[in-house]
Amino acid sequence: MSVSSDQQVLVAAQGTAPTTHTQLALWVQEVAALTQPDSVYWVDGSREENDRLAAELVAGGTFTPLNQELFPHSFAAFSDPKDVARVEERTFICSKEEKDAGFTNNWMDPAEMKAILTDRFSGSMRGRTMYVIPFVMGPLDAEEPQYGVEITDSAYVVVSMRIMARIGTEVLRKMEAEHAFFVPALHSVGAPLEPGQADVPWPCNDEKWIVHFPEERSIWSYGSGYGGNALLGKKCYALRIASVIARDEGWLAEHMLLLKLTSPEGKAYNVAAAFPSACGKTNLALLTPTIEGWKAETLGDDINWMRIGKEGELRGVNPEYGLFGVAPGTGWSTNPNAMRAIAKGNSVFTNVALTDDGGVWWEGMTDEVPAHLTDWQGNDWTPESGRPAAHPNSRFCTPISQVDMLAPEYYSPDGVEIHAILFGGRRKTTIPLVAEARSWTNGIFMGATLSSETTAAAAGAVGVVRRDPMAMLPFMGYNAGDYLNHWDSIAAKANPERLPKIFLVNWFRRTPEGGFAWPGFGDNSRVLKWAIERIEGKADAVETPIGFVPTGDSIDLTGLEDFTPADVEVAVRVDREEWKAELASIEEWFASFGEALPQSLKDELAGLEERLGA
Ligand SMILES: Nc1nc2c(ncn2[C@@H]2O[C@H](COP(=O)(O)OP(=O)(O)OP(=O)(O)O)[C@@H](O)[C@H]2O)c(=O)[nH]1
Ligand SMILES: O=C([O-])CC(=O)C(=O)O
Ligand SMILES: [Mn+2]
Repeated sequence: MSVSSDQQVLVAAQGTAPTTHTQLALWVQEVAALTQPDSVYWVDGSREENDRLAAELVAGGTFTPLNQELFPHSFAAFSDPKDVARVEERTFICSKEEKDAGFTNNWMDPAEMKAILTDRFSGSMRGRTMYVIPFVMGPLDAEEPQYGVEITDSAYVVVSMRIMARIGTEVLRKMEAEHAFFVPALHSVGAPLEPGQADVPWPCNDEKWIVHFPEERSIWSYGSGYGGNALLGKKCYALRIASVIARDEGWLAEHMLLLKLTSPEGKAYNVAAAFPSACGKTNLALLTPTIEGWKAETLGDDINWMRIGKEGELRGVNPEYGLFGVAPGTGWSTNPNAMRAIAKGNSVFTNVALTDDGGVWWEGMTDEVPAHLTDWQGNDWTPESGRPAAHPNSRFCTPISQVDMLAPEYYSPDGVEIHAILFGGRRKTTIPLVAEARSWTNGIFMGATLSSETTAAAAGAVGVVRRDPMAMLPFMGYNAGDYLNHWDSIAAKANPERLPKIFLVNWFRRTPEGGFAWPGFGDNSRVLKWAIERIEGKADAVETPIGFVPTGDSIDLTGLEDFTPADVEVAVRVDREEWKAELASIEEWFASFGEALPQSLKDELAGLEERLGA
């Protein structure tokens, strides 16, 4: 885009553009003209600025300061009860052609959508400050830093973005020096204030739009202030838009944690794992192994950008800077590493409960349940209340640097080589604790047919089984058939010797008695040990129609009381009748792709059918 010097002077005269990045200056000016904020503020990312915004949020009632001794520099926020999770039915991929969004995404013609959004954003920031947040996903010293700029009218978003991404002046200066492309990410809570009108603690709009323009690589988000709807670097950019960039450039943007494991012999393995929202990524990423001699280090807990390296190896980088973790179930017994990171402070908690001494609490944080709390909606709460004190999708937002077990390679712009990929979901039945894929392509089949019961991380019914390919169903920025073809094409670019081994896992299987078939959490290290020993060619396995599962005694149960090899066999059982029902559901799922389904996956399905004798 070229710009006349007159325009530049105009931009500078209005004081809205302390930047030499022409496109950015023009975009900011254009958005300010559309949304009509009271003022425009460029976020520098400093601690001082953060403290000032936090103080304003306290004064406005959005933030409740926590007891500094328990949670230094930390705050609790409580959202509008109608704005508590991602809204998938309001999320759109507005590619030029409908077929490029595919059957798994909502679509609207981009021009039509722009007209609607232009109307909604018109005057939407009246009475508010418009914040301009330069950010980069991944290290700033990456070969090609992936820049973005979020414009938002929410100070809560600014404070949260500072935790979740690298933001501020340093990013802006580098972006300017490189005349770099950035993803414009526009956000408004959609609650303009008339002169004299008092604000509410959590402004939002009942009408929500989470919209992506993949060809333009831009994002427009309206009406919600919560999580992935509003912190646009996360799901909107690092998954939906990045998946499109990745398709075009030959890499992968995936919904995966990244974990480094070191064996007692000192050999390091990096494991990437794709689980749907609220299905255990953050917990596995912060794992405390319960087996002697194994060390775990965190690389990432939600998003993994993978490229083929110089030697044909698959390498992964976590583009994020913080954790946005599900609070309930995160506790001193299940996830002490997360608890220690949180206890260092500098965190924002949303929709958790407050303790009487100014701390936070949620279901599962401690074994002992407090006698009295203030619940997430501000009501008195006691254990007899008969309702959860924290919202099921309440979250902690904490800098990843506070994780004691953070791997040094987290900071490496080249990332790490991936040695194993896990695909996992939340299934009460059918899916074994772990199964090793027969081959890379069979592993892609496991990913493509991944299924899970829905959770509170998205608005809508909870507990419904749905197919969630590679845990990306709500995050693919393009046609799902093209997405599977893209996965199918990766092997051709890689050194076949260096391709990771793929495993299907399920921590959530139930026994016929109804309890969890596997203790989970830190004990998942036992499953990871088996997977690594399979890579090393050491552990035993039984071949089943769906892949190789552990023999009862090939999983290390040392120190695990009351759990026997017979229990392992229950957890890994592949039941033919259950799998015949599963097969029917997979066939139905694959049929929805029509001709777009890669031949390799059709062949995999036929192979499974044959092995099941179906
Ligand atoms: N039974 C059992 N529950 C688990 C296990 N791992 C995690 N959970 C529970 O699953 C819920 C979600 O776990 P997280 O680790 O936060 O899930 P996530 O995949 O990071 O979720 P998002 O951040 O929404 O993407 C929490 O309530 C956990 O306590 C496990 O191994 N076994
Ligand atoms: O995006 C969010 O709001 C939270 C999250 O990590 C998910 O839902 O997977
Ligand atoms: Mn998580």
